[in-house]
Amino acid sequence: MVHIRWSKSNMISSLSFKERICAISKDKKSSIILALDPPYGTKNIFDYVIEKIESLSSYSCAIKLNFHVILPLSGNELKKMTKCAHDNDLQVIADLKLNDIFDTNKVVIQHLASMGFDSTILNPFIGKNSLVSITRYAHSLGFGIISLVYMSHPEAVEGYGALIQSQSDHAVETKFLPLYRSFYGNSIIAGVDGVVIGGNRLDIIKECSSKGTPTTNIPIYSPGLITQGGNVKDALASGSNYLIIGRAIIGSNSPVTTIRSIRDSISDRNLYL
Ligand SMILES: O=C(O)c1cc(=O)[nH]c(=O)n1[C@@H]1O[C@H](COP(=O)(O)O)[C@@H](O)[C@H]1O
Repeated sequence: MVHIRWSKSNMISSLSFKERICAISKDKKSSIILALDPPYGTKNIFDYVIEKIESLSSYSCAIKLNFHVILPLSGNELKKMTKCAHDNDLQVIADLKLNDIFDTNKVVIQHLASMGFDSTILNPFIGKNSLVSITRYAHSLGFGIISLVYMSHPEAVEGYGALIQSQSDHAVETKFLPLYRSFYGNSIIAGVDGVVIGGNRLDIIKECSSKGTPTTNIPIYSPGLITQGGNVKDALASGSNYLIIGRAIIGSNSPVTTIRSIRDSISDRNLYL
């Protein structure tokens, strides 16, 4: 089978990040995003990541690089790494959970884009107008924004599940809504490229995936699978579109066998269109 090449050099520049990752995912028949998180103390992180990209790229549509990689490596090494990912038909997501004022977020995105990253995860805690502005700015560079709507760890309920007073409620009676619902609503308004919802939060995935209409529907990116207890098939059945998986694959005895068997076990599922 001939794969479409998605390297930056021949990428159709008019495609957004959302369209690029969707096209790659359909082409490779995989919605797996590899979280390449080498444990602290890993020798030669650059070679480690390059080896994982080259051996696992056929079964994944993107890689996600976290502080595990971004902190210890130089800009030049990161540039070579994103080039290697693009040469292997992978999009590259920076997992910085960005959460700052517009001007600071803008500089971070400029640096990430110049190093070849395709998108970043960002915290919608910055507020609706800031989310709208930073998404518009990122899109002007062909860069994607993935908004963190509900995390996968057990204490996420304390923040993302906390009740806040409804901003738009003019009724006499005070109404409250959970923070994640406001985050999701603001993410739709901003037109982000995706939202992160823990793959072990099936009720929240179902709620958000059913809210979208064909024009507003935002792909759901789900971490928290296998190692953190989430079930891949249940997450997909509930409405997740992309599966962020790290340790269950890269920490296994045979990462290639593991990723292939996960990919094959879900190959009958519809990918996000
Ligand atoms: O934003 C994320 O990617 C993220 C959000 C979240 O709610 N939970 C979560 O685990 N993550 C990240 O997703 C990856 C999950 O890795 P594994 O638990 O090894 O599959 C890690 O890089 C986490 O930092």
